[in-house]
Amino acid sequence: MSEELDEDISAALLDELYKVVLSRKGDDPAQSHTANLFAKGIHKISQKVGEEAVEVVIEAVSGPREGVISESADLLYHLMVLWAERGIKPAEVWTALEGRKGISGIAEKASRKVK
Ligand SMILES: N=c1c2ncn([C@@H]3O[C@H](COP(=O)(O)OP(=O)(O)OP(=O)(O)O)[C@@H](O)[C@H]3O)c2ncn1[C@@H]1O[C@H](COP(=O)(O)O)[C@@H](O)[C@H]1O
Repeated sequence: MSEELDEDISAALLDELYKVVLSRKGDDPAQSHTANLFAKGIHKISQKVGEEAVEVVIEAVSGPREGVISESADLLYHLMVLWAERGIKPAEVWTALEGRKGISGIAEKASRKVK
């Protein structure tokens, strides 16, 4: 698989996940983990992001490679919920990354795709 294709899939997948997360706002908390998080509010969502970040760190220093991957996926999902709760679009984060020294065309391309 080429690096180009990898980038396309990553951007599309994160965009899709964000859309699914947003679509859960106002849904029945009993039917959806995401809706349950929204119902609990920003403090609970932020707590979950913190917990998942710690779990990534724990796996990074003492767990298997697969653990780091799995906990990273949990962290990204919960971060998307946090962005959605605070009204932040992924494209705004890509733009912030794009503006940093040393980041070139890749972030710019991903940002254009998710707008
Ligand atoms: N990517 C995820 C995802 N990653 C992790 N999780 C859930 O996040 C939870 C994290 O585990 P925890 O033990 O920390 O959760 P918990 O016991 O509920 O947390 P506490 O209240 O005890 O703190 C698990 O229940 C996981 O199933 C996710 N839940 C949903 N998604 C995505 O969101 C979409 C919509 O999901 P629903 O909102 O459930 O329909 C799904 O199709 C997925 O794409």
